[in-house]
Amino acid sequence: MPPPNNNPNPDSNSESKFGHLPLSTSGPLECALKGTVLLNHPYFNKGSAFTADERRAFELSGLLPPSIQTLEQQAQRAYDQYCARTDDLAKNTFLTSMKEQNEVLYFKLLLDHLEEMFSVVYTPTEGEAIQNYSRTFRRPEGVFLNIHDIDRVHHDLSLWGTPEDIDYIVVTDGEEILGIGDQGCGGILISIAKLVLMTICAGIHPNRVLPVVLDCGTDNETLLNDPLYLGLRERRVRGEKYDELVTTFVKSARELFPHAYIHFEDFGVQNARRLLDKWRPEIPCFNDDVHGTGCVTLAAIASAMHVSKQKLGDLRMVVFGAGTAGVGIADQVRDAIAVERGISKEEAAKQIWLIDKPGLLTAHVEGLSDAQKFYARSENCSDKKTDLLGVVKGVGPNVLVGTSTVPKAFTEEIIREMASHVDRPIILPLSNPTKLHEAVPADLLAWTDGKALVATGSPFKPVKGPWGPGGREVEIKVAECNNSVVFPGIGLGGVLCRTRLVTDKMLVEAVDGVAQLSPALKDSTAPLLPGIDVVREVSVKVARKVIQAAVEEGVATQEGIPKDDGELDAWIREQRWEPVYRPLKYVEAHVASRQARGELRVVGSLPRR
Ligand SMILES: NC(=O)C1=CN([C@@H]2O[C@H](COP(=O)(O)OP(=O)(O)OC[C@H]3O[C@@H](n4cnc5c(N)ncnc54)[C@H](O)[C@@H]3O)[C@@H](O)[C@H]2O)C=CC1
Ligand SMILES: CC(=O)C(=O)O
Ligand SMILES: [Mg+2]
Repeated sequence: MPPPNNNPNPDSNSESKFGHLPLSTSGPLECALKGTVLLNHPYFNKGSAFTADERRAFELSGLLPPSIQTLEQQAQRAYDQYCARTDDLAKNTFLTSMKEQNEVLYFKLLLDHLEEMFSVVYTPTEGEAIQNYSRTFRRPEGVFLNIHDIDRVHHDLSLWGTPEDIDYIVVTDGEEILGIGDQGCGGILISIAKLVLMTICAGIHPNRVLPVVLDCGTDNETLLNDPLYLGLRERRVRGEKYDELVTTFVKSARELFPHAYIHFEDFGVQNARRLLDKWRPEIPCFNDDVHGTGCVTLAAIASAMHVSKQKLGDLRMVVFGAGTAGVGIADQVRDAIAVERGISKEEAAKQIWLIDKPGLLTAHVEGLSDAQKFYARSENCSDKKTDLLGVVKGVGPNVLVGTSTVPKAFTEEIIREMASHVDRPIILPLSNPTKLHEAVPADLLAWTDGKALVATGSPFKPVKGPWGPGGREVEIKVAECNNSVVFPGIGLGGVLCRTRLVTDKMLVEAVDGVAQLSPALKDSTAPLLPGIDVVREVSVKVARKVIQAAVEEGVATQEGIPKDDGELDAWIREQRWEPVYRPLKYVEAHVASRQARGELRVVGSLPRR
């Protein structure tokens, strides 16, 4: 259990009506770097925006053209350069290099153009960047730990700061990245991307996070045969040694950074749930594909059922693709049904049908995980009935979720069959990236005469069709049902209250926070979930509800958390990091040990911080 947090941000001088804040982010920044070393440090660098005084104090005068510019002018220039790139991968690469040069400018640019750039720094373009990692690689970012150097894990992590320095860690083993499978060490980019979202969506300080990849080899033949592949060129190591690496990583991270919240991302189906179950009772950790996806999908279903005037208790849900995300969704929905109907989880699970490669999961299917067994149907179905069409015919579901990575699996026949049983079919093709969606919104709406209530894993453009009164053409905006709607707020809440654990109640409250902000609650034709335009407000609300639940459950260790909703919102907002240039104050390296470490990192070529 981490001790209560007293002074986690020694570089802060800010005053607040709330007294000392755990994540204060204003006031002068102490800096021990000068000259080209300073210009090459993405956290301190301001480029042409260094003031005249700073140019003198930090020996920059001869290193910069004389005109002093504002952050806004820099952002305009950067945006013009961004627009000059013709394809999304080139835009993604441009933004990556901007992040390596000047973090404030990078995040300012992203926040100024959030809706336009979200899909470039996240799914689907980030998936493409990950697939090309070893080909487009220029500079390393993040922590690379590998299965053959387990005895170095503690030391290599210790280079990244003092116990007070890190709030949030995203770790992957690269086995099941987005929907594009095993990407080996290129998985580091999903850890980085999720952390970028933590900053833009939730305001987590970009210099207080750690992206990590655990390189255990890869089973991806393309990578194994690629002479430029940067990771361990061998098949994945599994079993005891794999567990030893993960355990060493988690224990070292907790020992070195006792306040850090650990976010597991894109582990393979054999490990994701198993590791979560192992660590969740002990440390503040979260698996985004299980919890994040479960929470956002339940919020989408709740808002769709509001539109279709049904209750969660009426739900009959078929999940196609019973892997990490599919079972995570089933669990979240099952628990909510159990609470709403006052029944056991076993009873609630009877309203959910899981389908995987063998068809409907029944007690007769061999090799099911414990999590899948919970949903195994006892009936002995004939082969015919257990495929997706057969199950839809037999069950008449009102909710159909796709987490299978099988494109076009939701065929016209299946969707028309579903629509013949229910008035407003709720259809959520969630597989990423875009090309793996089980169906596209335009088809789903066309096949159901505009009746389907749809949300998708990656962003889609609005769909137009003759579904208004009297056949009038209407435009339907489709919500993005991606864990990115919810994990930033959950993480922000967990970090700010320095939670010891991430409890079920905290997740339930997070779902409620998102669902309450669904545009469809006020307008039945509006998207099922709040969009990217309001994501920062969603994160504040989710964080507030998560913190309140943590306090209620006795797992919050931060002192001085306001009780009143409004005060708590203000407390959360005040601690968000914003992309603004803070004045730099020079300090001798030996005087400021924290900055001395910053310098050491630069000298040692570590790219971040
Ligand atoms: N929208 C969102 O927020 C999220 C979307 N996802 C997406 O969901 C998909 C699955 O991700 P994970 O659950 O992490 O992967 P996973 O590998 O754990 O699960 C995929 C499951 O689909 C099953 N499957 C494959 N082919 C099938 C077929 N022909 N018929 C039935 N089942 C089949 C696999 O056996 C496996 O159990 C990915 O595309 C991922 O990008 C995952 C997490 C969040
Ligand atoms: C969104 C996400 O986490 C995934 O597709 O894996
Ligand atoms: Mg994921």
